[in-house]
Amino acid sequence: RCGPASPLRTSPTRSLEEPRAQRTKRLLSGWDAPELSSDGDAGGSPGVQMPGEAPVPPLAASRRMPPRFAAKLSPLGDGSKKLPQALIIGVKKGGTRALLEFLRVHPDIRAVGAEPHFFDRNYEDGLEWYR
Ligand SMILES: Nc1ncnc2c1ncn2[C@@H]1O[C@H](COP(=O)(O)OS(=O)(=O)O)[C@@H](OP(=O)(O)O)[C@H]1O
Repeated sequence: RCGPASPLRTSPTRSLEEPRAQRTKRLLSGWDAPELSSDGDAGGSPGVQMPGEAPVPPLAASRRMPPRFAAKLSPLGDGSKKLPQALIIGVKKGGTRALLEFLRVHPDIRAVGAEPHFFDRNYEDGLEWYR
């Protein structure tokens, strides 16, 4: 169920030392939500840049985003074309939504809001669709 995951943007040392609320605030600071056009494509927004890191290219320059993901932009750099770092796979009524919600509480985890259905509905469109 996890969508295009973002790279973790915390240094291991800093993550361990920082209080959770402070770390969340730092991760979210400076994020400007991209403006979306009517077809769900993000355009013209500046990329996200954390201190000491290379700038993330604007979304429009990096890809055309499937509409279902367009409103689920992460403050941690969805402009990158990273594939997910984890997938939740399960049968219907297996409790996968509960697992996703538990994981989503963690400030370093970003996940898509809707089930991407890549493997059963969109597989033919390839990894470019997934990203
Ligand atoms: N920890 C735990 N223990 C027991 N049952 C649990 C647990 N977590 C989730 N649930 C129940 O799992 C049902 C939802 O599963 P899914 O999220 O996989 O549903 S779905 O198929 O994606 O719609 C849903 O069941 P129903 O309420 O009968 O629909 C949840 O109540």
